[in-house]
Amino acid sequence: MEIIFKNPTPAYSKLLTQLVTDCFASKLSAHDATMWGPAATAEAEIRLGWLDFANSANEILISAAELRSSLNAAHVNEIVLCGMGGSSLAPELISEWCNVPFTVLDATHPTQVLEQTTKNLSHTAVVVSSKSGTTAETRAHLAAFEAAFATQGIAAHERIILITDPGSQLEVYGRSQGYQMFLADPHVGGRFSALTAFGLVPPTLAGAELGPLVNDAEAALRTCLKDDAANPALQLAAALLSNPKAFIAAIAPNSHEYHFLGDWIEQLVAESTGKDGKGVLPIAVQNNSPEFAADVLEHVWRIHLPEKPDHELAANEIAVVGDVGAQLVVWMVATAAIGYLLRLNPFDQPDVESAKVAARSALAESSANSIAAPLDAAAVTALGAQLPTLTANADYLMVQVFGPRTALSMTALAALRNQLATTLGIPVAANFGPRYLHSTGQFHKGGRGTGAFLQILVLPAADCDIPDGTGNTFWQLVRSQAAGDAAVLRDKGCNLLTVITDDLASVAVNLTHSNDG
Ligand SMILES: O=P(O)(O)OC[C@H]1O[C@](O)(CO)[C@@H](O)[C@@H]1O
Repeated sequence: MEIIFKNPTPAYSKLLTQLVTDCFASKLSAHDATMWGPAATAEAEIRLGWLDFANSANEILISAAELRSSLNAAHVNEIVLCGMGGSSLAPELISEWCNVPFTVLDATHPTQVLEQTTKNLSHTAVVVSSKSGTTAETRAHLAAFEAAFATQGIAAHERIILITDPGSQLEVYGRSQGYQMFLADPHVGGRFSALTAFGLVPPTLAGAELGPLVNDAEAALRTCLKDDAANPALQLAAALLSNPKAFIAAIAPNSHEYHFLGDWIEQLVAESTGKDGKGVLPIAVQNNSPEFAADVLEHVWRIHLPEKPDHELAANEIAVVGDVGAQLVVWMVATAAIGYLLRLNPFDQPDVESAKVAARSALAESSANSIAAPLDAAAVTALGAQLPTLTANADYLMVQVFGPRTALSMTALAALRNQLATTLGIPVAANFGPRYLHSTGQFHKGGRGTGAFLQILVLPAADCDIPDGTGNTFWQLVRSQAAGDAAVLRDKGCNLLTVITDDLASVAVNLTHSNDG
């Protein structure tokens, strides 16, 4: 594990020295919950269990491998994971890295829900992951899969596997239904749960052998818990904060295997540090993105994630070099160190709740709302023409697509993101809703407050009920989540435009048409 950082500045050396002389790493190792200040101590006391992942990882891997054998013996070998934020981002990354087939459902768009629940489920097991056991999206997915299994004549208790914290509502419900269950360590928060049951069980069920990853993570942790200027986690935290103007980290994978590492880092760092008007916002991009090609933007770091050092770095570049197990550890320790240096609580997410409350009230009213028609090409182009004004005083633009997250739409969104970053000359974050609400959403509402927002709602061809007795549909849920987040962002004084479409690819073209010059 190595951090490569060109021309360390005096500010960097000062921060690194502070972390070493304050014994941040050994205090973290000793689970000292007082380090983030009195307001954070109670939360930190129940959030440092991730440092002890090595005590339980082997047992988790053995139980998951046993379940995998019994599923495979019953010809069940397709794994779908339902979970939001920390409950799906790490297993998605780990499965991709291990190259095992794996599907994540962290969208509530009816098109995507219908695609997953109406396909032949004869060989499918569904893992439903939620620490709290109350996350609305995940509970809606569980209800949808229960109904789908019933429709296809498959016994749900043979196919539904829960991962949750002991004592959660989901545990109680799961017991009543006879579902198979993994109980996780309740002293670990969602975004720090990569090396607990949440990160390890789903990829193992899908066929991954994670012993080597856990060993690499253990070795990295030993290095990251030393009060030493050579500690890569301390170096990473000091580097990221060494330029007080640079709060955006454009993160690019150097290999296909690390495709989802940037997405995982987005949640970890943005949700942990984006509060009290402070924070670091990671933006997962490709390394051919304008943020990496453009002239130096003084508020943007360019972060590379190679497994081995692979090129000479420029002034505002940082390479975080290591295998995936080490990457998970170094980013978690660095995030805790950033919280320490910024004097904030890295273990809470106060502003995620405000959007949830607004979404709930929008949902209560949604049955009365009519569904808006898609905008035509000219109207989309006219909205696109407003983007330079919308972003004139913003440090970044965030594009939030409330549509299905498919290979095609991910490509369309990446192209739109690149085009907007080029034409507007600012960094552009992009993600799907409600996925981003559980990732960078905290930063946008609680962080620096200097973003501008573009919401794109993709109308579904068909809606579907959430079969949980509420009478709501998935499209109502999606629209309410978009409306709730828009209301909170506007309340915070942020500029926001909403586009309604039935075709993301064409909207992407028409939006940037007027900005081409
Ligand atoms: O695992 P849960 O409780 O469903 O939560 C999912 C995600 O929602 C959040 O609580 C808030 O976004 C995240 O911290 C978490 O990873």
